[in-house]
Amino acid sequence: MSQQRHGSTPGHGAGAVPAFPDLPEATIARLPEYLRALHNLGETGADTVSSEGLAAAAGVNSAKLRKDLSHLGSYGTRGVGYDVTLLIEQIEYVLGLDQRRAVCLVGLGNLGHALAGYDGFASRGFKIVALFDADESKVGEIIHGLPVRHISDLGRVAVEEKIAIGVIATPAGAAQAVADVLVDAGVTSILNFAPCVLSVPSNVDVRKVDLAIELQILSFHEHRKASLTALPGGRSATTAGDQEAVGS
Ligand SMILES: NC(=O)c1ccc[n+]([C@@H]2O[C@H](COP(=O)([O-])OP(=O)(O)OC[C@H]3O[C@@H](n4cnc5c(N)ncnc54)[C@H](O)[C@@H]3O)[C@@H](O)[C@H]2O)c1
Repeated sequence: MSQQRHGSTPGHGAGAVPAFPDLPEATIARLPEYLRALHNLGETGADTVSSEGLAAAAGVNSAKLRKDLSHLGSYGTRGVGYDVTLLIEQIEYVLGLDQRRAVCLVGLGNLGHALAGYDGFASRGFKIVALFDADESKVGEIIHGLPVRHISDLGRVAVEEKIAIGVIATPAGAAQAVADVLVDAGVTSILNFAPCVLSVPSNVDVRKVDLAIELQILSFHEHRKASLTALPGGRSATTAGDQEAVGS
């Protein structure tokens, strides 16, 4: 996943909460991994976890994890580690997950249908509250309990439902127009699945998901491993090293 970065992290401007940490983008990207690992550990009944244990569960190295968590003011206790519940609370606070965010989905084709039915959003603090499409034949269709509405209703519904995040799953050719509608409706965070770059005002954050790009990056690593194996002495990369290189 990549980010089109505009403007500053919320909370950094004048009048911001002074305690809000200034986090590097790479750290922000790893926090959800730590959170997922912590939830899994919590489900096993663990009260504390060492930095090495959490790093292994999250698939990063422990020095990087300690540095990331130090940005949150979380250093763990020597010989004990990190308190699992406390660290979950800290990360959820920083990611703003202590409030449930309303999400709308635009484009109810193959991908949109799959996303609309994905239970994982709700369990991670996001509720899909509205579905939109431009195709009249889809309007009124019920998908996982929600009606598909016409895109022309987005402005009104965005205000009524307090939509915070818009997900675009339309063809690339329609994505900019959809982004404009979302922005006009006051939505300031967009997750874009369409393979194109969006032009948005500086106060709008855009994250782009493109599985083809991820596959191309993996292809690079396959290529690199093959060329290393072909070297005299047959050097090859480690599995852990590859995971980090791809994920960072
Ligand atoms: N990011 C990824 O990894 C990934 C993976 C698969 C597909 N995609 C992309 O996701 C998008 C959707 O793919 P799909 O296979 O679901 O396509 P699809 O053609 O099945 O569905 C697209 C939907 O968007 C709707 N639409 C078109 N213009 C619109 C507009 N202006 N406003 C609202 N709705 C509009 C169409 O009516 C249709 O229902 C494409 O851009 C595709 O390239 C991305």
